[in-house]
Amino acid sequence: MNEAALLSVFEAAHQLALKHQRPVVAVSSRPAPNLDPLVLYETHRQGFFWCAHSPGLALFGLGCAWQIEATGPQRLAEVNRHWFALCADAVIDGAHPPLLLGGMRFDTQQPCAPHWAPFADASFHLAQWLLSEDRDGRWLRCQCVVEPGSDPAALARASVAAHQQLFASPRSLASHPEVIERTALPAPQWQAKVANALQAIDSGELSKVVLARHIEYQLDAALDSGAVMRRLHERRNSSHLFALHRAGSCFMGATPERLLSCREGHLSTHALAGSARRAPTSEEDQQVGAGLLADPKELHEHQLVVQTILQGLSGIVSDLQAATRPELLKLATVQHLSSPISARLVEGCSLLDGIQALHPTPAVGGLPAATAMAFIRRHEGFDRGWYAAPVGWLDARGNGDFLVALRSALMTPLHCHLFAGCGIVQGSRPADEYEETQIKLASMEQALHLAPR
Ligand SMILES: C=C(O[C@H]1C=CC=C(C(=O)O)[C@@H]1O)C(=O)O
Repeated sequence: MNEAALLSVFEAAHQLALKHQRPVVAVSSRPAPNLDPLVLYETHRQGFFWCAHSPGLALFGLGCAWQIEATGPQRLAEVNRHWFALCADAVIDGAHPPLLLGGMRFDTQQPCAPHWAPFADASFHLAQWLLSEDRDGRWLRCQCVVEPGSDPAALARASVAAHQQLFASPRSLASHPEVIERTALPAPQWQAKVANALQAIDSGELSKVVLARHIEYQLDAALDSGAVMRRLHERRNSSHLFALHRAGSCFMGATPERLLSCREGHLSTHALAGSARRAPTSEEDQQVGAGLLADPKELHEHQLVVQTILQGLSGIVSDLQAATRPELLKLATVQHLSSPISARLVEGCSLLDGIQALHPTPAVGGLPAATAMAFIRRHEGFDRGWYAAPVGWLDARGNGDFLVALRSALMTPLHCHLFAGCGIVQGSRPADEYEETQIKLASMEQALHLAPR
């Protein structure tokens, strides 16, 4: 990237910042055919990595040019306001608008566990350097926020210096970490929680609740998040990959669930609930899949999610359409029922309004939503943090994509936390639900290479 070209973009933004007396975003993009988002993430093990399909997009963001954090249940509305105010006078050199990356806590009312402390209620970054790869090729964006008191020349110099960092060689990490201790609620105790949920369902208090498990590994050295992501990428099947770093910790996952994506006002999502294992032979696997498609308990659990997504979106969209029957979504260790849903955003509404309307869907919370959230807070016994919450990106044109952060792990320097849950409805059996969490945990455990000593 050329310092003089950046300087002219930053100077134009500075003029606007002075005129309006507020910060202005500047972005400049160039083709970068020789850079690969996954290779850069493996090298740096920092920032933000993203690899989603349909539509296919990979991102790697390094450095933070601007941070938007917000707390409380209205955090998304605050992020939305802040972002679009920042982008109102954006100076865009090239075809690519500024793009914000981040995520949020599952539940702002749950007290925050110390290991989740670096992950705010909602936390989004404008990466200083952002590499994207999609059907239009690979593009590198330099993103910057210019304030009335900024020195555009100093900002251009700092951006060029940070650009050199992109090409730094990988830091070596200690060899493979050993597990010192694995802590998890024993199966009978977790199954007792499921039995408790079933009682609440029988009494009519709830019709569905998603209960999750938390497994904590204490390690003798840090995990290499780049190598873990490489392994997730090799076996990603129908999963979308993400990794976000905050203060020495990394939250990463390979999730099958998209919460909502928006392209030029067109929204797409799917209801995802109802699960079965993958079988070793294709014949047996087809039988398991056919059984899942015909299982009344799984179909009921799934249908509750379809109906709730349709209701949630109805106030902010037109042309709302859902598949009439679910299809199978096959992952490495598990297969799910999935029903595609599409709609158009109405004028004046944004993608984050859609996220606010949908989160938490009954695929991760339950029904009625508030009762299920209260049940989870009271009975689950750990802080979900960003697990099962939306993570994603949003650009200055209102396009964006958010996933539900399932099949995920939080890596702190000497600990690793894994999460997996399942929907409990009438007819659920505690032992089967436990088994389901085991197969959901398996892909992340395999990628982490965590084996007890
Ligand atoms: C809550 C999780 O999965 C959800 C998504 C798909 C299928 C689910 C199920 O069948 O129970 C869950 O609702 C998880 O993976 O931690």
